[in-house]
Amino acid sequence: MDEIELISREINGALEQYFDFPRKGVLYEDFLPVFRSSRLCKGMARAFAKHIEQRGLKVDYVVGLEAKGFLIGLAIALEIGAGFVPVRKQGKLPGKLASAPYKKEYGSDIFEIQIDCMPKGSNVVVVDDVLATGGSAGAAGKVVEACGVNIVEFQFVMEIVELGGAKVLGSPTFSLLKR
Ligand SMILES: O=P(O)(O)OC[C@H]1O[C@H](OP(=O)(O)OP(=O)(O)O)[C@H](O)[C@@H]1O
Ligand SMILES: Nc1ncnc2[nH]cnc12
Repeated sequence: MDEIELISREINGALEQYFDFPRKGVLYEDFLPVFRSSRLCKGMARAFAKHIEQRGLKVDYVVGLEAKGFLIGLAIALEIGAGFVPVRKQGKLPGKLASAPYKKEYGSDIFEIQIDCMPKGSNVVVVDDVLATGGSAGAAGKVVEACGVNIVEFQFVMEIVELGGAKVLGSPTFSLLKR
């Protein structure tokens, strides 16, 4: 078993499931136990770095989605020596912004980014904990592209395959785990 598969299995074992949270009918995957383990966090960042190396991706910036995507994205950015850029929920960022509304598995919101935060033509990966319907990542993709940069890949710790998110995204996707 390779390093990526090994850490994926360990992360899978650490996630905790909650039925009917935050809405009836949702099986919620709680990632917080992963963040409580420095070994799992380091292993997770190394697994993404290894994947990036294996695919030969050149990455100038890691874009992380609020909130858990900040934690995962910054860990990856530190591991690969790239910068980190946040996509935030509406009303948190100052300056000139790009915005996009979205619906996710259990709610809706608006994502924003500081539009001049990366040099045009930069290569970025967009990172989050979960890909479910793809609503969140799709909106993040729109605001990131409004910055004039290239999304080389969307990257997730877990993909909930039956919700079809990978089909709505316009760039390749990679997930450490599939449910
Ligand atoms: O593919 P989708 O259906 O759009 O769902 C995926 C999104 O749902 C969660 O967002 P949430 O706002 O709950 O995350 P947070 O707790 O990290 O803020 C998760 O972190 C993803 O961003
Ligand atoms: N089922 C789920 N568990 C955790 N995060 C999610 N984001 C969207 N759907 C989710």
